[in-house]
Amino acid sequence: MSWLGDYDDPYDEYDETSVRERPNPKANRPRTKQRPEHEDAVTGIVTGVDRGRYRLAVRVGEPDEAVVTAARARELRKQSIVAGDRVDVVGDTSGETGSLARIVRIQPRTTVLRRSADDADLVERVIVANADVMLMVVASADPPPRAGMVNRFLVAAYDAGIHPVLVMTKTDVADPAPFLAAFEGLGIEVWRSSIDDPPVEALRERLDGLTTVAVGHSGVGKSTLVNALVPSAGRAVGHVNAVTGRGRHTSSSTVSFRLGDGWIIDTPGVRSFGLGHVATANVLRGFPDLAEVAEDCPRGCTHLATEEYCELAAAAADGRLEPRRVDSMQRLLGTLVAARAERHEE
Ligand SMILES: Nc1nc2c(ncn2[C@@H]2O[C@H](COP(=O)(O)OP(=O)(O)OP(=O)(O)O)[C@@H](O)[C@H]2O)c(=O)[nH]1
Ligand SMILES: [Zn+2]
Repeated sequence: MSWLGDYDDPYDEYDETSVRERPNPKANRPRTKQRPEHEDAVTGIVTGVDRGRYRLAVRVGEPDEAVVTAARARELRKQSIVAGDRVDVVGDTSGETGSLARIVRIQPRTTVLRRSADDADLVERVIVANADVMLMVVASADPPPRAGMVNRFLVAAYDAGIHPVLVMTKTDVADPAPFLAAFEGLGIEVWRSSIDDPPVEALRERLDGLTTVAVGHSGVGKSTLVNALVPSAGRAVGHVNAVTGRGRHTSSSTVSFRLGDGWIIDTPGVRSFGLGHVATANVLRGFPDLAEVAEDCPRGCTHLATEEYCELAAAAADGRLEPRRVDSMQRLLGTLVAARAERHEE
């Protein structure tokens, strides 16, 4: 039996015969409604995507755990399937060389990390599904840290409902404290890492059982860190090319690795992280104390320092909120407002 045929064909042998016995009178009615559930399906976790083929881990934690290659069923062709997705898969899930399974369902996602290519881009792409933690990897120097970048990661994380964790690398090169001052009020979880002493054991423990997505600008030491956490990952460590200024062997795809009882999903070094799709309220959701106070703001308040009256600013002034917390929030929201302004100029 060959599994290498057209796996987008919904009428292959995995369809129950009842579908064919009663042909659909309305040709344009979605077939999925009439098709019986694939009761023999197993759950797979998408660990990588490559030109229409998906790499899945199936029967995770069981003795017959396997890595399988799969295509998606035709009815799923308009949906994106990304690293971290839980999917139902049928067919040959042995994982043997040359075998091809078929994804028939995408399970509901707990979180969705989206990214528009830039702020003007209305087309948002899902890059990772079901992440619990966003590991923002930022170099203390070389390349110099940029607050705007971290604010963007934070906005994307809060928007997605993913817990952000900041790792400052290269602390052997520079002290990250001055940079971190801008975020102090937000109470963000910060880790420090140096070339000789990355906090490998502590981070493994912290992230155990969770799905973590690692993000960071190219060259910050993200691959170095992922390799330290997952020695078998073999992520290429970049050497900056003197001519192009780009890393030669830098990672170019999104791949998940097992990390204890959880997963770490490494994304390619990003230069931009468009926020064209994000709403202010989604960011505030990450800060319940601030969100509650902001409920009394005038309608449409941006909560920026430029507002004539903002309840957050008032609360900072009369001691209900910590001034540096409101300050940091204004900076965070400033990033978003600037991103949206760019988008509307287009
Ligand atoms: N001094 C110092 N150098 C580091 C540290 N971490 C990583 N590096 C170096 O920084 C360079 C870039 O590291 P990578 O791990 O390739 O960076 P990356 O973020 O994965 O970059 P891309 O692969 O382009 O995404 C390498 O030469 C590393 O050896 C650190 O904590 N201290
Ligand atoms: Zn306000």
